[in-house]
Amino acid sequence: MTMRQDQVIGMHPTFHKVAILNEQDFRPLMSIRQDRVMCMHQTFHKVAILNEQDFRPLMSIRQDRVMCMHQTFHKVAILNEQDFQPLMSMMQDRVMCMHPTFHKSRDTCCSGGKVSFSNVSVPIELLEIFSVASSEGKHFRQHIRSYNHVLSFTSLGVHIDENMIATGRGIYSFRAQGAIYHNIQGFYPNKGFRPRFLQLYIYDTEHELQNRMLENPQLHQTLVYKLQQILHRYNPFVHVFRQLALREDVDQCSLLIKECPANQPQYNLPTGPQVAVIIVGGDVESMTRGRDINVVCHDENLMRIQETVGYYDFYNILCCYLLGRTVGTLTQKTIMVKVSLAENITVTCFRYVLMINLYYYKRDDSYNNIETTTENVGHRTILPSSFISSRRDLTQCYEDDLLARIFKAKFEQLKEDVINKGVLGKVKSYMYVTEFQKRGLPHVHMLLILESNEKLRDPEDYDSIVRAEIPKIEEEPQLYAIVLKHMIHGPCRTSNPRSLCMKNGKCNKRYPKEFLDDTRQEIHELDVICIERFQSIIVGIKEIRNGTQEDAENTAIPRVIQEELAIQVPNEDVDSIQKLNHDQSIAFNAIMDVINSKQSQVFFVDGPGGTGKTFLYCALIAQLRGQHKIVLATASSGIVAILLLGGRTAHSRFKIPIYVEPESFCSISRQSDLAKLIRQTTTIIWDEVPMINRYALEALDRSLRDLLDLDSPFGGKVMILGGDFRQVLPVFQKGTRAQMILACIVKSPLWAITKVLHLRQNMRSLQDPTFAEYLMRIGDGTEPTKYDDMVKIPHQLAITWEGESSIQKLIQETFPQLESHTWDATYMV
Ligand SMILES: Nc1ncnc2c1ncn2[C@@H]1O[C@H](COP(=O)(O)OP(=O)(O)OP(=O)(O)O)[C@@H](O)[C@H]1O
Repeated sequence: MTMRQDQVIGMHPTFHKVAILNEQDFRPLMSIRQDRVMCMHQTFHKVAILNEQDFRPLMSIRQDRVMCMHQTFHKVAILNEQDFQPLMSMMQDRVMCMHPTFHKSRDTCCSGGKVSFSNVSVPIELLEIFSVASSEGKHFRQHIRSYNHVLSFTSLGVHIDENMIATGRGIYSFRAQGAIYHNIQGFYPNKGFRPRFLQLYIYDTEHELQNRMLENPQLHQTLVYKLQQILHRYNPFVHVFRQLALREDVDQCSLLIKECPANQPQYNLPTGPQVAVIIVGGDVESMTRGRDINVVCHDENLMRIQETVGYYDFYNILCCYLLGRTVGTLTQKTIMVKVSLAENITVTCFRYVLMINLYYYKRDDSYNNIETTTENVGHRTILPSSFISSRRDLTQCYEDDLLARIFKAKFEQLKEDVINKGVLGKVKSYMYVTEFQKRGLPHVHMLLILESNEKLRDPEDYDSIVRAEIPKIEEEPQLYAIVLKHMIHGPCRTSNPRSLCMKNGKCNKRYPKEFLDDTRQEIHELDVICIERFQSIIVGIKEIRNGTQEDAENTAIPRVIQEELAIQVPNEDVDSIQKLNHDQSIAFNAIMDVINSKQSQVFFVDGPGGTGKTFLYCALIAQLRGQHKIVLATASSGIVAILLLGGRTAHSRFKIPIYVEPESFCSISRQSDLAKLIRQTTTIIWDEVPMINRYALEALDRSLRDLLDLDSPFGGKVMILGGDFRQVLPVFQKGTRAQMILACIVKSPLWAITKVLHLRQNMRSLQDPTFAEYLMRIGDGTEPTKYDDMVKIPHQLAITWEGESSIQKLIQETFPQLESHTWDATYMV
C-alpha cells in the first residue's frame, strides 16, 4: 500500500496522472509503467495500468470504468479481482489524492466509490487459449487483433495515427483520429465478393473456416477453428446469426438489438435473448446526433439508439466479448498480449465518453454550435472547464495563474503598509473588493476609514499623500510620460468634438478645468479614499457618482464604433495628402476612386523600405476619417501597428486564430459589436502582409464574406494590403524554403484578384540615393555575394573594428545620446 501510494505520488509532478499499481507484483509493472508513461506522454490520453494477476473483471467493469472515466479523467483502470477490496479503497484514495491536484471531488469519479463489479465465469477452453504457454498460445496473444479481425461481426473503420506506432517506443499504442466506424454490410456479400465479418456466420456457412482464413492466411487455422467453435457454442449473437442462415427469407430480415430496460438502476451487459433484428442506417433526422442506429423493438416500433451504447462493441471487439458478455479469468502471461486489443477498447471508450459529453453540452443553447451551422460559421465555441480535458479544464487544473499570485503578493504587501503600518494614517476599518477585468487584470477597490484624529481634512493633508500635478519632465521623465499617457483627460470639446465624453457639445467630465497652483477643497456628497489600479500603486481621490445614466446614453452605438469615430486626425497627417510624391499620388487616387465610387477592390501597396508606404496609409486614413468614414488600420506586427493612428495588430483586431489552418475562420460572432464595426467599415488597411501566413488572410476573407453575407473578396470591403517582400517572409517553424514560399500570400487565390500599386522612390534616403540603390540591390538579390550569401558592406557605411569599444561606438553612432532619451518613445521608435 505504501509502495502504491508512493507510486501515485511519484507520478503526479510529471504527468499529473495517477496509476493504480498492483501491489503483489510491482517490479514487472514498473517496466510496463515506464512504457505506459511514454505512451501517455504521446497520446496525453490515459493511463491503463494492467494487472498481471487477473484479467477477469476487465470487461465487466468496462461500464463502471467508463463512468469513472466519463466524469473524471478518461482513464482506464483495469482492476484486480483478487485485490478488489484494497483496490477499491485505493481507488478512493486515489480520488482523494487526485482531489487537490485536479480540484475534483470524489463524487465526480466512481460516484463516491459506489461502483460495483460483477464476476463472470469463463469456459476452460477459452482460458486455455488465453493462457497456454505453447507456441500456439503465444501466437494468439501476439496476433490477438488479427484473430479478432477475422472473427468480428463488423469492420472497424478508423484512421489510425501511424506516427505514434512509427516511433517504435513503448508498448503498442492505438491512437485513432476522427470517427470510428463499425460497418455491418448486408447479410449476403455483393456479387463477386467473398463473405466477410457478419456474413461469414450467415452465408456459405459450410465453408465458414475457409472463408475466414481468406481474410488473413497468416493465422493458425486450428486456432481460428477453436475460437470459431467457442463462439458457436457460447456466443448468443452467433446463435442468432446462425439461425438466420437457416431462413430462406434472409434478404427480408433485419437484425434488432434490444435496449436494456429503461430506468434500470444497475447496468447489465446485454445477453443473447436481447438480440433479434437490426436495421442499420436511418433517415436524415436520425443523423443529426451522430451515427444513430435505428432498432426495431419487440413491439415492432422503431427506436433510436446511440452508437455509444455498451452492447455496440460486441460486434467488433469479439475476442474480448467471446461470450457475448465478458472475457474470463486469465493468467499472468495473457496480460501483455492483451494490451493491443485493450488499447482499441480504450480508444473506443474514450471516444464514446467524449461524444456523450459533447452531446450533453450541445443540449445547452450556449454550446449548440459545436456542430458547424451555416449561421454561426466563424464563431468559436469555447468548451467550459466542466468539460473534462477541455482547454479551460486543463488550464484550471494545471496552469498556475502567476499574475494572480503576484497580484496577491503585492496586495498583501500593500495591506501590510496601509493597514498594519498605517502609512496613510491609522486605519479604523476597511473594506475592499477584488475584481478581475475581463478574466484578467486583477485590481482592488478599497475603502479605508481612518481614525478620527488621522482623517484627512484639509488640502494640506491631501497633498501629503496625493499628488494631483503633472510631474516635472526634467526631474521625473518616466513618471511624466506615464501621467501624460494614462492620466490626462482629452483632448475634447473644440479640439475633439467626437470625443466619447462629449454630450450636447459639452464635456460630461466638465473639462477643461482650470489649473490650480494649490489643492482646493470642494464639498461633495461623498468623498472617499479609493485605492485602485493596484499595479501602478497610485492613490487617488475618487468621487463616487451615479454614472449609470451617462452609460445608458452611450449604449446605443457600440463602444468599438464610438472609439473608432472618436479618433482625432492630427494636422500633419492631413497635410501629408498634399505632400505625396508621384507614385504615392497614383496609389492614393486609385484607392480613393474605388472608395468614392463605392466599389470594392483588394490593393497591395508594394514598396521597398522607406518608400513611404506608412506615409501613404496615414494620408489615406486622414482623408477617409475626415469624411467620417471608418478605416480599420492594422498591421501584422505590433510595432508597425503603433505607427498607424488607432492601429492594432490584425490578429487582435479580427480575432484571427493564432494557429491558422486552411479552413480557419476568425472568431467573430455575427451579433458581436466587432461584427457591427466591420459592417460599418469602409476600408481595411493591413500593413506588413507579406510576413503573415496566407491562411490568416484567407481566414479574414472567409469571415468577412460570412459576416457581410456577400460572396465577394473580403465581403466587398476595400482592402489595402501592403508591405515589402524583400523584408520578412512568413515564419515557418523549422520549415523549408518551399514551405515558407507556399505560406506566402502570393500563393493565395486572393493574390490573383489583387491590384498591385508600386512605390519606387525611397523617401528615407532622399539625400543618399547610393544607399537606397544599395538596399534595393540587396532586397532584389542582385548585389554580388561572397560565400554563404554574405554581402559586403560598403566602406563608408562600416566602422573599423578596434576592439570592444567599437560596439559602443556603433551604438553611439546609431542612437546618439541614447541614455538621455530612454523615456522618449518617439525617439526610440
Ligand atoms: N511624400 C513624402 N513626403 C515627405 N516625406 C515622406 C514622404 N513619403 C515618405 N516620407 C518619409 O519617408 C520616411 C519613410 O517613409 P515610411 O516610413 O512611410 O516608409 P515605409 O515604406 O513605410 O518604410 P518601411 O517599409 O521601412 O516601414 C518617413 O520618415 C516618412 O515621413
